[in-house]
Amino acid sequence: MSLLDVRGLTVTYAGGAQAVRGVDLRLDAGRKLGIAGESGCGKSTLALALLRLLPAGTRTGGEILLDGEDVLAMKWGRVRAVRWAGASIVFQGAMHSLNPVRRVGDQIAEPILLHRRATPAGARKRTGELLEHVGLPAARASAYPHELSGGQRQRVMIAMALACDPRLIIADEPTTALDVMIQAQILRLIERLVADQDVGLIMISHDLAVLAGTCDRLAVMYAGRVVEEGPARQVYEAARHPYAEALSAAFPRIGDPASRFAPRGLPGDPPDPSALPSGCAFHPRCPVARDSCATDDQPLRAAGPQRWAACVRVADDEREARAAAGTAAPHGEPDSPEEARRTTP
Ligand SMILES: Nc1ncnc2c1ncn2[C@@H]1O[C@H](COP(=O)(O)OP(=O)(O)OP(=O)(O)O)[C@@H](O)[C@H]1O
Repeated sequence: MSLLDVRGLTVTYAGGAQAVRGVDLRLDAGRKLGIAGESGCGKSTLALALLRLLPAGTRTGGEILLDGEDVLAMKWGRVRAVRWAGASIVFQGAMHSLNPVRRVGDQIAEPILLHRRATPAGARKRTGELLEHVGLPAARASAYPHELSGGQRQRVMIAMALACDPRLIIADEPTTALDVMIQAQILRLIERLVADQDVGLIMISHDLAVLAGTCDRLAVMYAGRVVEEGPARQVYEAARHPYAEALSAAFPRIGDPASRFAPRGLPGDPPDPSALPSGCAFHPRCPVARDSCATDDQPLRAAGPQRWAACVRVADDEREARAAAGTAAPHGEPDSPEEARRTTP
């Protein structure tokens, strides 16, 4: 059983914005899944849905199985028990997430006490250990957030996320507000913690290069859907969906100095989720769109080993491969993530 198994997740905000539209994702313990996409593609909405943190009036559908238990079907008492202990979130911009008038040690101890994991004295001891674990002296527990640098505050947020030994950590743009050197340190810290503690990591970012350097797998979202998913390096270096390709070209390529000077932008913006275009939601911006893309949406299809993409070009390749090799799915791969789920124990 996977640590996290998201099946057909939909999220519609009270005003009608369809922020997440049928997302399937899987994650095993000790693995790192990156979720990429421009601002407004639904990444944060997906993260909030995983812990039922969406505003009242938001409608959700599908299943979010955390260790086999559907988060969307849980009673509130169970949801509260799962937050911090089953899964926790590290948000972007620690200054806004930490309480400015409370010492950081007290804030780290809070979930430990809330979940009755230790006595107040035990929670203080654990807080010191957690701070050291994330590379800060235990004595910093008595500091207020404004007395710490941005990188130190983000370390505090990570310590807090680890406080109740969660099985899953969701990091939403954890390094966006930090300078490049500190960003690299925090990313290495997160990687080490995931490896040491065998937790699953979902890291959300608009920066495909950061995700490719940190995660095992990468899912690219556009207009509330996953349009490509696969091994992180492959998606970053040889994307099959035109949107994933454009997103990848918008960032300097790791180890390729030439591309540092020639990142390419993608004109336009993601669509308003209350008024989505017909057919493939990317077609108005797609450089290779055809007439049929304005009317026909494409499901995720096998685009290589453990790889899926939702584009008519992949459908063409699939048709050709089927014609050449009989009726079996190309690459010997399951046709879709749902099929993979059915065939993988
Ligand atoms: N509370 C809300 N009510 C209505 N619409 C919302 C709400 N929160 C987000 N949205 C809309 O849902 C869509 C997805 O937003 P979301 O924040 O999930 O995207 P994102 O990819 O995480 O972007 P960012 O990186 O800017 O956070 C956007 O169009 C946004 O305007």
